[in-house]
Amino acid sequence: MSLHELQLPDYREQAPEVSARFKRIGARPVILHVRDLEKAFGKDESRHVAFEHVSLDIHRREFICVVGPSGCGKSTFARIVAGLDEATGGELLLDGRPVGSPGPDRGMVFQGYTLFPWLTVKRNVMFGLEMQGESPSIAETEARQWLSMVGLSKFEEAYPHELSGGMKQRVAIARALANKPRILIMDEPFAALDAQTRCQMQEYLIQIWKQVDVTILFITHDLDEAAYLADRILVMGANPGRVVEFIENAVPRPRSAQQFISPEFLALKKRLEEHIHPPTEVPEKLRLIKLTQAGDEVE
Ligand SMILES: Nc1ncnc2c1ncn2[C@@H]1O[C@H](COP(=O)(O)OP(=O)(O)OP(=O)(O)O)[C@@H](O)[C@H]1O
Repeated sequence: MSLHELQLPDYREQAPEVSARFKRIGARPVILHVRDLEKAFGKDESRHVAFEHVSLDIHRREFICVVGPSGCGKSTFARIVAGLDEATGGELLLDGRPVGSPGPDRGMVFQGYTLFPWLTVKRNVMFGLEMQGESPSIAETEARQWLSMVGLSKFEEAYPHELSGGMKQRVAIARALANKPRILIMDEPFAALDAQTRCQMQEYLIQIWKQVDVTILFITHDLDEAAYLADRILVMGANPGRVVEFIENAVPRPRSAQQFISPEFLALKKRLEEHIHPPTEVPEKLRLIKLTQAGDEVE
């Protein structure tokens, strides 16, 4: 039986502790304010709208996942928040101020490993702190604290090529957080990892997020990942890119892999599937297309 056929509760139904949590989140200050944001590439006939009319508010210490079909503008949106690209319309405020070029108030972790290969793990984490003018001794102490938080104290003096993919991403997270950003932007950070490492990384990220006052904007293709991690899930549609729904995740915290078969989880997953992979109409019986004239009768 497919998810679409299962009888499940309404994905918006929330247990009292879940709605109480959303009330608390909603009462926190807005960190990222997005109004009618638009991004178009090219000009005149070659103008192509990546997304338009994107409006949302993200509250302090919220964990937001963004999902949507390929080409709906998820990465472009992340790049604009990071300051790597500019919107062509609308308003984008971080802590009430217009977002400019990349700064320490925004941490970034991407799918591709972006560590400096010639620096040790510790020096990679110290790098941003030293760039901000921190003394080497303070930068070193702080880098050690962050590496301890991501469980990599033993690898301080290792070089990136000596680490597994998951370890590299943990260093990237430590490096991004060391700058004490207001928002951590993660664009498919675990997409290149094998399934088991990916699950471990999701668990690590939740543990880190519990201990750090940071808001997370996390782009993913993986609906299970979004349902496991997010407070709210921003669902985008394509052609042109736009917001189709901003869903409050009713799966209670703390979360565990056992919840992957809970009614709340499946109801949310079904809703996400309906948006992203709507059931296609397939004729009941397809005519067999013969690719050979051999004449052998097949079912
Ligand atoms: N530098 C660019 N120049 C022109 N068009 C671009 C550029 N970057 C992105 N686009 C277009 O903008 C749209 C959104 O792209 P984007 O990569 O943000 O989508 P996405 O949702 O992240 O896709 P995917 O899930 O495949 O990574 C696409 O149509 C893409 O072709």
